[in-house]
Amino acid sequence: MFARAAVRALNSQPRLFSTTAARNTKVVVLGAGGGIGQPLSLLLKTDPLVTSLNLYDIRGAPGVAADVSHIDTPSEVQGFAADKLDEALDGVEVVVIPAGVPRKPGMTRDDLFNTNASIVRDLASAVGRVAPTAHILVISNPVNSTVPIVASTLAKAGVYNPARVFGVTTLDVVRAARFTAGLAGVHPNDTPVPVIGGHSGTTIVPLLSQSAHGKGIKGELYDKLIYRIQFGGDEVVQAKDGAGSATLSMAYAGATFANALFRGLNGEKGVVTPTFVESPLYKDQGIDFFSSNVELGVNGVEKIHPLGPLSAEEEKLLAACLPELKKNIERGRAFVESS
Ligand SMILES: NC(=O)C1=CN([C@@H]2O[C@H](COP(=O)(O)OP(=O)(O)OC[C@H]3O[C@@H](n4cnc5c(N)ncnc54)[C@H](O)[C@@H]3O)[C@@H](O)[C@H]2O)C=CC1
Ligand SMILES: O=C([O-])CC(=O)C(=O)O
Repeated sequence: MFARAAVRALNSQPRLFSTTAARNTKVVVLGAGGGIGQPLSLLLKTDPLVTSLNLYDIRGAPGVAADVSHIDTPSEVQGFAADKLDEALDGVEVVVIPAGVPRKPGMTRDDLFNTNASIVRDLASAVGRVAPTAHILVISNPVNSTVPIVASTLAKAGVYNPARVFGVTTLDVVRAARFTAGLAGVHPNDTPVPVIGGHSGTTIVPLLSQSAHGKGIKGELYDKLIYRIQFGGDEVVQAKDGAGSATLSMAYAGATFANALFRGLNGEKGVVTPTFVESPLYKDQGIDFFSSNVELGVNGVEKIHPLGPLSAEEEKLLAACLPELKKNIERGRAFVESS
């Protein structure tokens, strides 16, 4: 069904579904009935590295599970109703969280905080209790705050391991490759662009200078491309006109990141992709979470790569990113502290 690319080297564009060997992975999707949850569950059902797929939502998951379970791949699918969260989490190794409300036109991701913070905190608390060693992939927005919420919630429960909590920023990487390829007239596979920082507006920092086809894009074209990558989410929110935000491209991005993690857990070497994790890169400025190229391995985060050389424009983008990111992280932390 999907092109299976060879093992990817550093800085190459991650693809659905690169794999080298079979492995048993038990996965749960929390929020599986939603706009992202449904197509993401479909894609995970077709991932050869997933053997068991649990689908949970406060509404609709058993129906989605019955539907997806008919797909003729080997994995076993089970649906769980609202009161069956602990059962859904039992024995899972990877937890993917797209639960929460999406934006409407005129809203920022930060405007989702009041609703999504408690949803994510409560789900993280259940993961900490039932599946404390699971890897957690956070999709729910605002990612810049929900990842610190998950980390602080697990820390409060005494089970936080920074190597196992990931904010999924892959959609920024997917957009950067797609938009750059369009401008350069080449295949997106040949235009990987590292995207660092966070996942909202100006906290999204694409490093076009590190992309073979991106580095030649200058002037007004450069400014427009950066804006489009940073505000790609708004483009979809406006086009959907009140019906939500990116779901299908996000499901693709979520499944792509999940597959990269499964491959790392499987012992594959050289699986490197940007993700928002606890990071030493800007800790000296009080910024504990940051997205950058991360090598994924048997323990989750294996190595956080240095950023590499930045252009003068990228230094400016980063300077605009850091204070906003710091504020978003602090908001997430403070929420758990006061809970
Ligand atoms: N990280 C990223 O790049 C992206 C993140 N998102 C975010 O993903 C989230 C979900 O978006 P959509 O799927 O479009 O929204 P949606 O409203 O279609 O689906 C959300 C689902 O979460 C469920 N849910 C709510 N509370 C829950 C709980 N306590 N436990 C389990 N399930 C619960 C709902 O019943 C619903 O089925 C939003 O916060 C959105 O902003 C969206 C696109 C990209
Ligand atoms: O824009 C939104 O609200 C959803 C999202 O995170 C994205 O599409 O990147």
